[in-house]
Amino acid sequence: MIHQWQLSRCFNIDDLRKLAKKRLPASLFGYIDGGSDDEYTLRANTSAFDRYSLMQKALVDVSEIDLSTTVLGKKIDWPVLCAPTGMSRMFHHEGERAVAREAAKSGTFYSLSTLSTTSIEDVGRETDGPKMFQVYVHKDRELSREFVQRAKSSGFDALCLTVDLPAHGNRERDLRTGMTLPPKLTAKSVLDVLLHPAWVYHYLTTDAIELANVAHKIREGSGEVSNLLQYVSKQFDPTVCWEDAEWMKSLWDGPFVVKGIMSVEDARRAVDIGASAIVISNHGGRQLDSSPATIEMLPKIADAVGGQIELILDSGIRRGTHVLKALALGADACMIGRSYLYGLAAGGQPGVARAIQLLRTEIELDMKLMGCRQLSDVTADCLYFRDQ
Ligand SMILES: Cc1cc2nc3c(=O)[nH]c(=O)nc-3n(C[C@H](O)[C@H](O)[C@H](O)COP(=O)(O)O)c2cc1C
Ligand SMILES: CC(C)CC(=O)C(=O)O
Repeated sequence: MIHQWQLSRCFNIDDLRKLAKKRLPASLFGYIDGGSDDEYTLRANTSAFDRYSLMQKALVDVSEIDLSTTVLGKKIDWPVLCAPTGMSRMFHHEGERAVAREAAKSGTFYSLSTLSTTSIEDVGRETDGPKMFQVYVHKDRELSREFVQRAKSSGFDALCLTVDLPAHGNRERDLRTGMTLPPKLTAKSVLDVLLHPAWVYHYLTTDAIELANVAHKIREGSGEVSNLLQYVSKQFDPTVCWEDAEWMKSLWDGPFVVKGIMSVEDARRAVDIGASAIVISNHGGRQLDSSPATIEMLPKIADAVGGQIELILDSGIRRGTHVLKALALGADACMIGRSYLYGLAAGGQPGVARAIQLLRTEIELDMKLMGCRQLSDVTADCLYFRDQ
């Protein structure tokens, strides 16, 4: 009851972020919220949207607004997908299931991370909505092949290869808080956790939280995990290159997505290997700091490969206007990561529902105010570029 009331007092994603900050131990909030190095790219991702203004067209009948579009062969009800994010059950005990259910309810894609805390099979059973599995290639290639097979058998519609994590970004907030799975016990972290009794209660009374898709390897001892950073450096394969992307695509019959593209050259290579879509992404500013904001790279990439491959943009989206600016610059759809994670941490499934509702309502209202009835009306003419 109190949660519902608090969620109803959240009027935008930033309000959900503030509530999430209260609900979570600092190390977990910092893991969601933080970026790499000086967090320049983290900030730039959102602030770069301010360089574009939206134009309003007067006297258009906007009594009916259609937000639907088709992405990866599926009709979706609004142009925003839920991005893959690791370890969701650490932020709320219902984790991936809660997000997958709400994505399906809102008529969009859910993406499950390799490093999820709910298994591929459980998410497959949980939702009939459109879903994509995201792969990180492990040194153990049989494991990667196994992931693809499991995603196929569990009814996933698309496969997404993330290519911007050849090494773990330097996330100093996590180094300072000692963010680990399971949490590291220090006097500070114990105090932090104790100040969040509701989180502790759920943590202790639900099933063990583990990296569900690789847990069997960890139990066998071949996937040793002491903390995430070490896991990534020991298990992920830094030799992965375009030939491996082709190999990965050859294992999958359906739509194949390359996530983490930030240049025209790489976008062209994704077209060459026959990918269905790219996600223009800098991993939400969590990897290479000083990478440009994704919205800055979109026009060049759209000019070069728009129409040959679907363009999905993520990183920094917190407002409906951000989505509309991306669509006007040539994106086919957007993805959100933190926006729904703040909702999840703030209030579980109802919190995710609130995040989705807020963004979707903003997009619809903004389209009315712009005089756009459908997404195809959102074109470059809707933009005014301010060179600051
Ligand atoms: C807590 C967290 C965990 C993430 N885990 C993954 C992951 O496992 N795989 C992946 O491809 N991207 C991962 N990402 C990146 C997101 O998919 C997405 O690119 C990013 O969140 C977009 O930026 P935004 O959070 O500003 O929307 C993660 C992001 C966050 C915030
Ligand atoms: C364990 C990480 C590699 C998951 C991830 O992609 C992230 O935290 O951004």
